[in-house]
Amino acid sequence: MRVGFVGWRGMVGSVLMQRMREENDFAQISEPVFFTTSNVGGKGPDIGRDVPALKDAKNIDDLLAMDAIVTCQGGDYTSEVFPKLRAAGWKGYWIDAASTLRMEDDAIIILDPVNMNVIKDGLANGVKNYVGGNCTVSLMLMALGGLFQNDLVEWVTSMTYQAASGAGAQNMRELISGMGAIHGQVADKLADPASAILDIDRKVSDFLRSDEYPSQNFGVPLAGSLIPWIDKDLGNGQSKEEWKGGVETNKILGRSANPVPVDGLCVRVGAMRCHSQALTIKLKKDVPLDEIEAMLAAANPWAKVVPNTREASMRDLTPAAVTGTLTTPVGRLRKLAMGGDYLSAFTVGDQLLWGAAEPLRRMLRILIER
Ligand SMILES: NC(=O)C1=CN([C@@H]2O[C@H](COP(=O)(O)OP(=O)(O)OC[C@H]3O[C@@H](n4cnc5c(N)ncnc54)[C@H](OP(=O)(O)O)[C@@H]3O)[C@@H](O)[C@H]2O)C=CC1
Ligand SMILES: N[C@@H](CC(=O)OP(=O)(O)O)C(=O)O
Repeated sequence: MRVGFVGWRGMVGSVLMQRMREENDFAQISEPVFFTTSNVGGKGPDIGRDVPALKDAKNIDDLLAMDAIVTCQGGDYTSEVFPKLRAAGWKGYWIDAASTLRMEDDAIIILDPVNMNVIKDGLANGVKNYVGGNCTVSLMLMALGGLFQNDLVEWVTSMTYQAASGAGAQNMRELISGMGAIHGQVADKLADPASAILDIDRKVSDFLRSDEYPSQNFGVPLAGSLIPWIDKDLGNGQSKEEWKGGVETNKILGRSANPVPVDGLCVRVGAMRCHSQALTIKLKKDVPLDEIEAMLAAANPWAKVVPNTREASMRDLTPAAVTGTLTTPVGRLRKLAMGGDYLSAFTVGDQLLWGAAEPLRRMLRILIER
């Protein structure tokens, strides 16, 4: 199989390459071909064997020769190149991290531990476009898969705590720069145990509101603060990230005709690459908590149930604990005061792994092993 890779050196692409090396995926690909938008003729990534020089990611003739193309290059690239490629008669498989094609009728949103049936139906019906889901949606479904599998969900509301990485590499750098700059403002006072905390706080607050705070990418401070809006303003009070929660969840589950309402507020916080979500779930019936825990744990190998204790939650249910891993722990499970059919949950997941690169890697593997 001749597989073209576009966007492999970006942040999502690098995580994809790392995971493919870890899982020895390249051994299954007879002809991997690497593309670039900036360095034609340059050297491809280290995949443990020689690869041809980098080809031009905008050259339709070169792309036409691929059986499958995996792209992490972003939505602008997809919008520019994909229609031209299809117009030129290309019949290969397009596997994409960008949101551009997600809601198209001829595209499937891939999250195989949750919707392998939808993917298999798509392959059987000749669907050629497979797109990774929004990170927040994919991570929620990895954690709550057991409830959806058992058709227990009447509605879900999610309050998110999304990491800087979702906005891109520059935003991650800006978060750390902000942290460092804040510290720099008060380092001398911190070193003095006798200094007054309200003086420290005042200096930090003044700095957060000043033009010196580094906020070119986010527009406002993230370190020492938060941002209660992610992605575009849809003009109806909802952000695009919040809209995706509903439409993508139902598309992934193959139930857009009979949707489960999913809605909430999406908030950016100062985590590096793990999105967290506090969920309120209205169940269709009052199911005992131990049965719910068993369903969640059985849904897939990555949904680890964390006991609802202070110690376990603080140890296992944080971005610091989860970052860089494939587990999507789910905890803080309890019935709420509203009644036995109201469940709370909290989940954390690495948005560059299950939220971006991993579903693409696994889709390629599904294609290769067909
Ligand atoms: N960030 C995220 O959380 C998620 C992103 N996505 C999708 O993936 C797309 C790519 O995102 P992301 O990986 O964050 O984007 P990046 O900006 O990290 O990479 C995109 C491209 O930028 C080019 N580039 C320019 N300068 C550099 C540099 N210094 N280092 C690396 N690459 C560079 C590379 O193209 P070239 O080699 O051709 O020059 C690269 O493929 C997004 O647009 C989005 O559609 C999807 C889910 C989550
Ligand atoms: N919007 C997400 C990241 C992302 O890339 O989402 P999407 O793949 O839906 O554009 C975030 O900011 O956390």
